[in-house]
Amino acid sequence: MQLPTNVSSLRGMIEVPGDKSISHRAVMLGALASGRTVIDHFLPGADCLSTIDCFRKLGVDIRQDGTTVVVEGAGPGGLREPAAVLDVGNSGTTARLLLGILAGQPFHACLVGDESIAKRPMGRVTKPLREMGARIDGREGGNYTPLSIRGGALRPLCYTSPVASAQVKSAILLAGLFADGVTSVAEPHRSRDHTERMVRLFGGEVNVDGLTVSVAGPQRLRGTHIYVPGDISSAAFFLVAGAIVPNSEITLKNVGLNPTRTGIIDVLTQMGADIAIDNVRNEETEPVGDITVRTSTLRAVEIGGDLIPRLIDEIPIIALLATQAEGTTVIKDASELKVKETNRIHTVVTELKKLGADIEATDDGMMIRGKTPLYADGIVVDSHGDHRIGMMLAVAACIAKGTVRLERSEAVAVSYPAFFADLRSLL
Ligand SMILES: O=C(O)C1=C[C@@H](OP(=O)(O)O)[C@@H](O)[C@H](O)C1
Ligand SMILES: C=C(OP(=O)(O)O)C(=O)O
Repeated sequence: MQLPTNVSSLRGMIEVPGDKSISHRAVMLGALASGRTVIDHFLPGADCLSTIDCFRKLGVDIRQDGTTVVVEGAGPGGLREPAAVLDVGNSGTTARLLLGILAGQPFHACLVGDESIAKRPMGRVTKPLREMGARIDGREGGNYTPLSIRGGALRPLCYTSPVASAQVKSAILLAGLFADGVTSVAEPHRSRDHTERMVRLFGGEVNVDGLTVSVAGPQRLRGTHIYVPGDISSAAFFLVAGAIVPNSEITLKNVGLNPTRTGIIDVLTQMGADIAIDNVRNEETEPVGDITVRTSTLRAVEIGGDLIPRLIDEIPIIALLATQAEGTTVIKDASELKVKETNRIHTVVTELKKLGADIEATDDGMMIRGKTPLYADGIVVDSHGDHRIGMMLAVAACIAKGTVRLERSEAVAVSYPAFFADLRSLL
């Protein structure tokens, strides 16, 4: 796809699609609950559609019409042994959270995904789920897909996770809903807490004590109504576009502002960006607001420590932002980037270098020197099949002179099917 380049301004308003993490969880908890769950502003991206497909194969009646989803909850003991393989597509969240739920079911299931999923470590969830009593086999001792699992009769577990990962935490807590007794997960830094908030919304109980989260099982959940806030990880591409494209002003409506996700706003603020948040309110259990960003003069920052889990998926677009900030931006403590849809340290550095960025990979992150003009004379960039790399490159092209083509642009449909249409609406 030919990308817009040398853009003179981006102006207008966008309502970004529903949050991917929350959309997955709404379907999953809705499937486990007793009674009907209605989900509004659901993200109909490929990853969340994979979650719906897996739960339909587990016997759950789910109707999806655009951004509205109605789940007829299966209730306790209501999921059925699937006759077909469960295909999680490109979605790590589906794979890991689903394994947690399957660990609590007294039947057999097989789980596969695409080429990218086959490279992503599953041992981080299969190991603790085995400790709880699930029988799991798979490639390389159960560290990679394809996996097969037979669950049921779980023991509770007190688990200390070596990584700050909401997928690990959620998989264990979801399994804990089926175990007899208290299951807890401690993590080195706080990861996104959508599972905790949503279990409560479904009438369950979750305790949070510092960095330890626990659930007492077994628990019964009741179907509910959920409005999914706009995804701050999708908004991030336009927050950065608004800050780095000349003469720009972009307003993003109804964006989720859960503090475990707002690291991108902290970074933009520290860099000196012209950004304002209005109309903050609570939608059920998640805070939501409108964000306006204008073209800004930016300075470099250091990003690491407990900020990393709060912006982990935004690091590709933050790397682009840093190319337009005065000074050297250092991103550290971010080794987790190596096990995402692609090795995002490698793909970000390779692709931004093609456009003239002064960027280098480090062991656990990257270093970016700015401010550097980007050029794109007939250059071909590649998403590598990674949605966030594709969207970052489309924003990079906006400030590049020349022409640039994006290979594998269709990857954006994983989290933001209307991304290119929304970008063009601001031109
Ligand atoms: O729980 C979730 O919904 C997610 C958690 C994060 O992954 P990790 O748990 O692997 O950090 C994030 O990168 C992913 O996009 C979604
Ligand atoms: C890492 C991501 O998702 P997942 O782990 O669900 O594939 C992402 O959306 O950037």
